[in-house]
Amino acid sequence: MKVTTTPIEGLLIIEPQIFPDDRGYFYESYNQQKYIAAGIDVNFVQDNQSSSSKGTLRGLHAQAPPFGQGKLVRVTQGSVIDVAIDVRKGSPTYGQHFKIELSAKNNLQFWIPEGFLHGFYTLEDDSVFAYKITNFYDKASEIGVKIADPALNIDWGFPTDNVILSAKDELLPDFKDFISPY
Ligand SMILES: Cc1cn([C@H]2C[C@H](O)[C@@H](COP(=O)(O)OP(=O)(O)O[C@H]3O[C@H](C)C(=O)[C@H](O)[C@H]3O)O2)c(=O)[nH]c1=O
Repeated sequence: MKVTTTPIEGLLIIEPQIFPDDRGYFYESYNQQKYIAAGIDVNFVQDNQSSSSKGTLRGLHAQAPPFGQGKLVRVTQGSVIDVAIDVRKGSPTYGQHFKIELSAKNNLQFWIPEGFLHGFYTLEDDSVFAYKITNFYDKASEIGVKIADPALNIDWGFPTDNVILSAKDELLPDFKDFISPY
């Protein structure tokens, strides 16, 4: 497997080793020993999965400490543009983001440590998003920011005025009003 750093410290891109054969393919989607060696030395306690139609925006979300979550995310069907925003107080890249296309075709995984807001936009119908997290869901600890906030300078590559958003995400604050707990 190949692990690549990003311009934002802590964010990692993992490209698993694929074993194709005349039946199809095989790859290890997680291996504790290999991921610890790659610097992802965490204890995953929960796996999540969501499916979304094309043009859906989920996020930008996080959980406040002590329920902060590291996330190892991937797409098992379809494709998404995935975004992580650094909200670690004192970080030289505070407020900056990194975006990456994750798809069932590229098999890429994206490691997002605690201290980041996370969200994604789906490029195809029935895009399935599967991820491992390092802390249990705690509804009371949920925090977030309006994913299409222009102040985040995220070039989504599409107009953000006609996307599918949950009622909860519609009500998220702008980034200027966000106070990071990290
Ligand atoms: C996250 C979560 C949700 N739920 C329940 C709560 C709601 O009844 C329902 C949908 O939850 P929500 O609308 O928060 O789902 P997403 O908008 O996909 O939220 C996720 O979206 C972004 C991309 C993230 O990074 C987070 O993992 C997470 O916040 O599932 C659970 O039961 N357990 C959970 O861990």
